[in-house]
Amino acid sequence: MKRTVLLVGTGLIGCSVALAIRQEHDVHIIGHDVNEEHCGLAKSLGIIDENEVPLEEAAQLADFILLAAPVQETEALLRRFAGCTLKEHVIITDVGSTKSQIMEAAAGLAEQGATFIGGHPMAGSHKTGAGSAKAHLFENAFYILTPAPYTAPERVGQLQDWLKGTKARFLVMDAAQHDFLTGVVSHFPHLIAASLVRHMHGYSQQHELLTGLAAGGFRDITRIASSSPLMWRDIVSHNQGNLLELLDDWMEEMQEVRRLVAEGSPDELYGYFHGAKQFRDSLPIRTKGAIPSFYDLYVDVLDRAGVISHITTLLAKENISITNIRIIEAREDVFGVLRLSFQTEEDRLQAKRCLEQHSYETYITM
Ligand SMILES: NC(=O)C1=CN([C@@H]2O[C@H](COP(=O)(O)OP(=O)(O)OC[C@H]3O[C@@H](n4cnc5c(N)ncnc54)[C@H](O)[C@@H]3O)[C@@H](O)[C@H]2O)C=CC1
Ligand SMILES: O=C(O)C(=O)Cc1ccc(O)cc1
Repeated sequence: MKRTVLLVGTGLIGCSVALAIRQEHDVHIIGHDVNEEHCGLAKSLGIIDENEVPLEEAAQLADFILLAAPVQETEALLRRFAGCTLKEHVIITDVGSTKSQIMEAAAGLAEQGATFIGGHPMAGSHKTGAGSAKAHLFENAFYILTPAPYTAPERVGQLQDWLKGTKARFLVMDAAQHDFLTGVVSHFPHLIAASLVRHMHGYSQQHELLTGLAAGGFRDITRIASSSPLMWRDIVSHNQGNLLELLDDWMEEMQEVRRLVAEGSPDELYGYFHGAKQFRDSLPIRTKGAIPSFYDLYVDVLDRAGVISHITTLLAKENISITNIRIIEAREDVFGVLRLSFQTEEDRLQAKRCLEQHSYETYITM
């Protein structure tokens, strides 16, 4: 029997999750967005089925509610839902990048017997909107769930069942731990990326060549600074405490960097970079998460259209059969990532050698 899903916030993340839900469940999806054009686009793309049901009415009809607006808006929406009569078995979740304040805002819902479980799919893009949504956006990515301490484990299981089409890897933790960990790996780096861009911008006023010169590595390390300022404004204000501590640590780190530059020995400088390289190289590369995909090989590709036939021809010449081929959502501006799957480890290694001989950069995930 068709079940009803309410999607609030028909942007990149909400629509991607909605597409993944549709892959596994027979659902009628009602979309709602403060911006009618956004909702209209999601409808015309077939991501949602309806976009004109008033919010409170849709909430009452829903078996599953997914909140996918910026985090401050999600807080307000949760308070609004606390006044609605909801189905007894409904599960409400969100996709926000922060969790503590959202869990607090959901307390009112719990008081009326509804189940809210915080959610955060840990993958995305600097793009926004339904037009960039993809059912496989979260494949192999971590998807953090933050149930309240009193939420029954079966309800968490039901939520995972709703979200199984994402093919994400679920992790359950409390909201405070979530906000600390994502503060370190996501929110704080965003502050640094934005400040690096602004730093360079300042110099570019006097040195017009700078912007052209910044086209390579600088673009790579600052890619995330192109994400939605509104989304990040809200994330930073929600995770202020952790970010202030991280900034204090960072200032100390920069003092040490300054000392190294001013008076560090060559060995000390080498050690600084070497330590960073060793740790960075040990991180899983180019995976969205950590689920091993058997015999997959990732290849950086510059020109997606022409390059695929080149790669398949090279492998065919060596009699290496590919069982699956897929372009993964590019996480950089310039490169795409091609995922090739093989039947055996030998095939994968042979393909890796072959492609590297032809100057392709390849990666095997951890
Ligand atoms: N963009 C990313 O890479 C990731 C974002 N997130 C989280 O996902 C959420 C949504 O972000 P995106 O989909 O990237 O943004 P988006 O800009 O593509 O979509 C957000 C949508 O929410 C709508 N909206 C704003 N206020 C609303 C309200 N009060 N009621 C209904 N709709 C409202 C907007 O009009 C827009 O269509 C944010 O909370 C963000 O923290 C989580 C993981 C990754
Ligand atoms: O674009 C990227 O690399 C991201 O890291 C996107 C992203 C943004 C916000 C999140 O809460 C999670 C992921």
